[in-house]
Amino acid sequence: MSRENLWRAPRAVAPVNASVTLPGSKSITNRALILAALASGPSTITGALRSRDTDLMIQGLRALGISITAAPDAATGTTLHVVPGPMTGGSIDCGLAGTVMRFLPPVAALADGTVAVDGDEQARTRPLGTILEALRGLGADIDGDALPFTVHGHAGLRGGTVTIDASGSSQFVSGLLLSAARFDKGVTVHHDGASLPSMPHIDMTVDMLRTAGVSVLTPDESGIADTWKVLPGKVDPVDWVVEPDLSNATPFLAAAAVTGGTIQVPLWPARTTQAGDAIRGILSEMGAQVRREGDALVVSGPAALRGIDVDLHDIGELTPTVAALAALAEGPSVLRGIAHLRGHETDRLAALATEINKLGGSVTETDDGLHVEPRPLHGGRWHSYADHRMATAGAILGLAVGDVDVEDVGTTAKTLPGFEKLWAAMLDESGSVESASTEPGALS
Ligand SMILES: O=C(O)C1=C[C@@H](OP(=O)(O)O)[C@@H](O)[C@H](O)C1
Ligand SMILES: C=C(OP(=O)(O)O)C(=O)O
Repeated sequence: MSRENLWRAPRAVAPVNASVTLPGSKSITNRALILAALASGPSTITGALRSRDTDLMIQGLRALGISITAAPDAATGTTLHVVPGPMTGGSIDCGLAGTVMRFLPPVAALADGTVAVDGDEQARTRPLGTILEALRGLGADIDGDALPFTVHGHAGLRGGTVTIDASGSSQFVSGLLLSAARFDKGVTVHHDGASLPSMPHIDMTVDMLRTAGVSVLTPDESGIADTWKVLPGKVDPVDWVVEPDLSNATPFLAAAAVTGGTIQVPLWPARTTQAGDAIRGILSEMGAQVRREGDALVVSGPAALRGIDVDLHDIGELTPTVAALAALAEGPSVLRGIAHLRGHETDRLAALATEINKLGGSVTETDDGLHVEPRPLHGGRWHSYADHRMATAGAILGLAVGDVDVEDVGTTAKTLPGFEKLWAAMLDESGSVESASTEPGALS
């Protein structure tokens, strides 16, 4: 790894106090794009996230013939205008985006033509066969079980009932539900397997489908466990307004937690299905003060963080932030319920254990999580494994430890382009950065 690709994570020499405004949610933006593409008329998406994952979704839908134009919006960043139309064949690049590789194949099955789908080399090992097999069971014509694969779209799909094991990713369920109103028979998806992760993300799918006028029955409503039903029908056009990305807010809130400072995140929604909202409870349990002031969430860090025993099954994408916090806590932590993280951008359990231990930590992988013992940490090189949340976890550790060189910090562009600038702006506003710590590579 060249010296140029290392980013010296700034060390905080004083508590970090700042207000940080986050761009839009990846999960909401990519769901809104799918629903807008399948709608019966034009939609807008205000406050849309522009990042690698959302741009790949935009390009993928454009390749199928959907018109998507972006207009800068002074208040919210970007407004997307989506005009649906007849869909044809094309080529789709999923990059490393779970939402693209699991949400687009059902849309491709509705196109009239051949759709070739590929992604990053590293994406080829992410779980995918489950949704392709499910689509075949619903009438789709698909060659392949992993990236790259080909969908032979026939301008429609029968739909019906399908049983899948979605314990590897909630996105298998979300992907089927998002397109299902456009299947002839809609869909009934039954999950049969070990427990289903990331339930708030499925709730987000259901919520957004309902906003678009789609009829959905959840397990609670139908009385059938682990079963979701979408009725066939129209998808209404919607003027979507995207919430800030609360999972991307977590490293910034962690900056307050690990330095005894105060971070404020404006426009924190009062009600949300975003998994990132759960950071409030986690930070409180670790000893931080968490409160609302107007529309903002405000977190003030304690003198010392407590360890935590937490089941992250529903909120797995917060694990890298929570592991970094745990490594800096004064007591041991147990993070559980997250075996499925081995199929995320990288094997996050292995990556976190390896990288924290390289800095002097004591992290042990378990079958379904991590045990973290407190240890004094030192600087060193932090590998990102092309995982945006590994890079931001390195930034959190670097704040408290110093001399942490994050390799490929640009990988944060997956969901938060310009992360380093936002991080630096937070520290500039606070005046708590150590200027001598900005040159990378001293320990490399
Ligand atoms: O549907 C979504 O937007 C997501 C669902 C979750 O995936 P898994 O269920 O695969 O963990 C989450 O981790 C991912 O970041 C986004
Ligand atoms: C797991 C994640 O992403 P993806 O949507 O690629 O699954 C994540 O962002 O933490």
